[in-house]
Amino acid sequence: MTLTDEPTLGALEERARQRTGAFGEHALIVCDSLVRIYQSEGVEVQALQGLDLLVEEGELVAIVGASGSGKSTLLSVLSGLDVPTAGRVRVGPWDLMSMTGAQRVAYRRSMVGFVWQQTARNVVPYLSGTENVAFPLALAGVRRKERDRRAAELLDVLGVGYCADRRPSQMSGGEQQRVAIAVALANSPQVLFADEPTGELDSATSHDVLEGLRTVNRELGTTVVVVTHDPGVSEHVQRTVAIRDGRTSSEVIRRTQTREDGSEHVVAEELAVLDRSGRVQLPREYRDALQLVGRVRLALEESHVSLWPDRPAPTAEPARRFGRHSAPSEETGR
Ligand SMILES: Nc1ncnc2c1ncn2[C@@H]1O[C@H](COP(=O)(O)OP(=O)(O)OP(=O)(O)O)[C@@H](O)[C@H]1O
Repeated sequence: MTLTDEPTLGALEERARQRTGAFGEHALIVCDSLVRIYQSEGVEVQALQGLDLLVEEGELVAIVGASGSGKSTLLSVLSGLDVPTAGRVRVGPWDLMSMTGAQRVAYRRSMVGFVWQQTARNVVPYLSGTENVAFPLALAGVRRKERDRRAAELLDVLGVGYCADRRPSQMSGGEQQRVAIAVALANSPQVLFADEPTGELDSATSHDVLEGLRTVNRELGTTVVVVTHDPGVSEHVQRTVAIRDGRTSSEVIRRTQTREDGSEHVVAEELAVLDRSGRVQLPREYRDALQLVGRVRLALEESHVSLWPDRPAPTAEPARRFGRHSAPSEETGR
């Protein structure tokens, strides 16, 4: 390459700007390097540490992670209740960083629906199933006949049509949560957020609620993001995103594959997430097994990248070694 082929600084800057603009351009939900810092009694807690997440329209995504990993913080941001400290967050046409108070109310009424862990927060105790679903429609000015039609339709989709005339106290926890999903969908939001919707339920009832979310996604086309501790969730969704230390760390993708004899089977594959800065979180068991602490060696091979402890390197000479640029063990970012 001659000197004249070198891109100018201006050209490099322009390229970087274009790349930023393109991130998640076609996604319905875009979280770009989200940071949320809480100040509590003079102590700083970084709940989100540069989190990247894209959700396409029509997806059903579960977000899992240990307690304190940042799941609820992320959901508060996406539901318009909280504003991140830095980064970019967009849901459909709504830029959640710069919305006014009035826009925030409109966003929460028209674009998104919510199901919370506590059933009492989702349904009104003295209203029947039908009345609960019809309530947000009445607030939106929908006429009685249409309200009842829509309530009956949604309760049927969720498999709880028989709860139409029952009050929440006459329903099981799982039935209440499925009615709650119907309530959240009354105003036809594009996205449904569910925060630990099975947190107070046993495993059999949890199954019904997660299947309810799946039915809504498949039959109504609603994009669903569910935050959960429930280990059984990945069986019900196509994509499970794990959050660790305020960042997306790995994803399990489930695909249906067809065998040679034409029969179908589901294959689940776990992938590490490489974020926009080139960071990958190494699972603790990998770090422990090879005692990866502090610095590691990286090498670019023909088809993959090798990583090993900052001790004498393996005998085979890799194609291109980065040992001189040792990276921190938590993140292989460069
Ligand atoms: N209002 C707040 N003030 C100070 N720190 C907070 C606040 N909210 C959350 N945090 C801290 O931010 C981090 C992430 O919390 P968050 O509630 O998002 O985690 P989580 O993954 O939802 O946990 P859990 O599964 O237990 O609900 C934690 O360390 C938590 O203590």
